[in-house]
Order: sequence, then C-alpha cells, then structure tokens
Amino acid sequence: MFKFSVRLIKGLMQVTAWLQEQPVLTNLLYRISGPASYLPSRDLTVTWPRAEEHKDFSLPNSSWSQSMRNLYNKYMELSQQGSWIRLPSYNATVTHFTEQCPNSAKPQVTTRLFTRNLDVEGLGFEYVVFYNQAEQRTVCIFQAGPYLEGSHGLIHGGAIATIIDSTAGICAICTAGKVMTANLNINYRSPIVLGSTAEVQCRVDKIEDRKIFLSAEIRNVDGQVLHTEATILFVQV
Ligand SMILES: CCCCCCCC(=O)SCCNC(=O)CCNC(=O)[C@H](O)C(C)(C)COP(=O)(O)OP(=O)(O)OC[C@H]1O[C@@H](n2cnc3c(N)ncnc32)[C@H](O)[C@@H]1OP(=O)(O)O
Repeated sequence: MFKFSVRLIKGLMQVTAWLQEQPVLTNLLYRISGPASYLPSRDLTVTWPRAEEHKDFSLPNSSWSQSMRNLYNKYMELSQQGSWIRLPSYNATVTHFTEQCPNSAKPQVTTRLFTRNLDVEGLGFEYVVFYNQAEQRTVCIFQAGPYLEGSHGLIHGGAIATIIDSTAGICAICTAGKVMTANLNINYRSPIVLGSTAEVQCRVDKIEDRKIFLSAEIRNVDGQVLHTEATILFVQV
C-alpha cells in the first residue's frame, strides 16, 4: 500500500511537471485569469516608483554620448516648431496607459517594461522616441549599452528587434490606439557597435481596417550607414 502511494504521488508529480511545460496550459491560464495570476507566485524583486515619483527615462542622463545628445537637441528644436513631440517613457507599461489604472497613485504592478528594466543608466536600452502626428512617423534615438551584446562588441539581433518593435509599436499606438504586433520582418544589413548612437526611423505605410502596416530603418548618426530594415504589422485589439 505504501509503495503504491509513493508511485501514485510520483506519477502525479510527473503529470503536473509535464502540464506546466505545455504552452497550451500557460496560454489558457493567461486567457482565463489575465496576466496577474500568470506571474510566478514567488516574490519578485521588482520595485516601482509611486506616481508622483515616476522617472521619465526619455530625458538625457550622464550615460548619453555627445552624438546622442546632439540628435536629442535636434529633435527637441523641431518639437518647439510643432512638428514633433517627445514622448515620455516610464518603466512600467501601466504608467503609460493610465486610463487602465484608475488607482494610478499606487499602481499594482509587479512588472517592468522590458526596455526599461535596468536600474543603472547606460547598461541597457537608452532611447528617446519622438512622434510626428501629421506624418504618422516616429523616430527613436538609441544607444545600446554593454548588457545588450550579441557577437563580441556588437548589439544582439534580438535587442535590435526589440527597439524596432517598440518604436513601431509606439507609432502604431499613437496613430491607431491599442494594437499588438502580428508580424515583424527584419533584414540585418550591417552590425551596430555597442555604445554607438543609432537612429530608428519608422512610419505608417498604410492602414487597412484593423491592420496597420509600418516600415522602419536603423541608420547611424549621419544617416550614411544602413544597419537594419524592417516591416511590421500591428493589429488593433
Ligand atoms: C510602450 C511600448 C510599446 C511596445 C509595443 C510592443 C508590442 C508587442 O510586442 S506585442 C507582443 C507580441 N505580439 C503578440 O504577442 C501578439 C500575439 N498575436 C495575437 O494576439 C493575435 O494573433 C493578434 C491580436 C495579432 C491578431 O488576432 P485577432 O485580433 O484575432 O485578428 P485576426 O482576426 O486573426 O486577424 C485580423 C487581420 O490581421 C491579419 N493577421 C493577423 N495576424 C497576422 C500575421 N501574423 N501576419 C499577417 N497577417 C496577420 C489577418 O489575416 C486578418 O486580416 P484580414 O482582416 O484581412 O482577414
């Protein structure tokens, strides 16, 4: 009887472990319960600022290179003329979409925006996004820190995809409201050296019903070197 119980418990544990590995289960949990219960139950070492203390990460900090600052100043001047606006950037998505969080004084979040998840300035994604409403364009001035390495001394292709997805996502959100990335197609033309400044240019090409088609390019500071080209499809949700 004892042996049978042990075997039964072991069997149950194996079934549970197998179930936890199945994407269909996590997907189902996510759909049924929403993201909060999908998070791991252990304590997360994530902190977030109170509403009155929200740090705007799109403002220059001491890690920014001179070329990063020069481009920032260029678009700030254009902003004063009215064509572009600088978009503030916080480290939690809930802070961006305050209408989803009525109790915004103390957002109940245990998550961080992927691109803003490091506390030390200059190690990860340093960037600022400007939006041009009339032209349905965004530009992102981007400096990749040493924690974004792929090949030796160069930015990881996934980090490049992330900054494109973010710049295009912001463009699509500003233009069409709530959207999800449905397709992201990238051609990596030349590598980007860690620490260098790059400019991500993104525009809405067309809108068909719920589909927003965008294209993006990453170039170096003077625009002479093409690093990356991409097309992105967002679907309104
Ligand atoms: C502030 C920082 C901003 C950062 C932004 C970052 C945004 C993200 O990274 S989102 C995360 C990654 N994306 C996801 O996880 C999305 C997962 N996918 C989904 O949830 C769904 O498939 C979703 C919402 C994209 C589309 O689903 P649904 O709303 O049911 O649309 P659906 O009816 O299937 O399709 C609508 C149209 O889009 C088309 N479509 C949908 N997916 C695709 C695709 N992958 N490729 C091409 N076309 C597609 C369909 O063919 C259909 O076209 P038509 O109307 O002409 O027939």
